Amino acid sequence: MSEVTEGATRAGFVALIGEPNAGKSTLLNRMVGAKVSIVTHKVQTTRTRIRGVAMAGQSQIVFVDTPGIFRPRRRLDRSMVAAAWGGAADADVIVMLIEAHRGLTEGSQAIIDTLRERFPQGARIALAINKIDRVQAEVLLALAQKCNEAFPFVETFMISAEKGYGVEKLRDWLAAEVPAGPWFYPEDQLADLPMRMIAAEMTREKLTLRLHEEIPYQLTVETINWVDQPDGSARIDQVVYVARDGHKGIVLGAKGETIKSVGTASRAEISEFLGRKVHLFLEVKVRPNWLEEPERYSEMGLDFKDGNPQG
Ligand SMILES: Nc1nc2c(ncn2[C@@H]2O[C@H](COP(=O)(O)OP(=O)(O)OP(=O)(O)O)[C@@H](O)[C@H]2O)c(=O)[nH]1
Repeated sequence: MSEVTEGATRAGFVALIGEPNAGKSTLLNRMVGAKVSIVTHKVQTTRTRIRGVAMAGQSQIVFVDTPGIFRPRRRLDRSMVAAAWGGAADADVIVMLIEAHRGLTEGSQAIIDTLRERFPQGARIALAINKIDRVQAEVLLALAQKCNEAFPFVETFMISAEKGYGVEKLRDWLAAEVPAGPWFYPEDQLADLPMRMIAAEMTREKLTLRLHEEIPYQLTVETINWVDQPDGSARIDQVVYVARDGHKGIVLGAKGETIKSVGTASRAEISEFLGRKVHLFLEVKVRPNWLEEPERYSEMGLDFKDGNPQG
């Protein structure tokens, strides 16, 4: 299947999709484990699109957010759906969850219809029938067959995210399925990753508040350095990336006042979150084509072409 020699690393993005309540968060938490889970209340209410990172052998599996894929009934819902599908379109592997006891519902069928539209060549999409603890085995087999008639899933897993049944098998499959390549996050940063991202998200939030959407979608913040000091404080260096030269001036503000007040507000919030003193250093850099760069995946936010999904 691959030309990779033993011991080579793999890394890729995985999107968990499914109706609300299908068990996506439960599954994510089980695969990622508390240590590198970044599912916090704070982050969930923002645009952060990375939900967590799981290590399995030599593979790094980065879970991207799909905040509830469902049929847009109201106009307001459309941006949420777009965001969800954006995550899915950029993923290397998609896992669709359905609930064993509910079967192939109208909602799941609608997701399958969209999958067929968006991924006509049947990309790497697997099916995970979740909550198998709630049904009899015969029901499961019939359901698996029905789903596979509806869509050519590359693989079908029977799992219970809550009890842990089948989860390891799914994770190992994902680990083998993500492309060969270097990890997106160095292993020694993995434990810190949630905090690095939360801190970056806090700064991005302050920027958004102060800039009043003057620079929509094209701004990311990355924590590039985090050093715990002997006195218990933390030194945090962040870079604010903007897409155009003209944006740099806006972010800096007259005499650097905007970035200064952003830094002050963000430092206070990070410090409160951590419960210790923080020294925050912000730098603004122009990176014209970051939206198109593959390396953008390693950034916070994971925006897709002005927020529109591709695929
Ligand atoms: N019996 C059973 N319940 C489960 C299982 N997995 C998840 N649940 C329950 O299903 C409910 C929904 O799970 P979530 O993980 O929040 O579902 P979700 O897909 O993330 O939901 P949204 O965030 O609304 O999209 C919770 O009450 C879970 O405890 C399972 O394997 N078996």
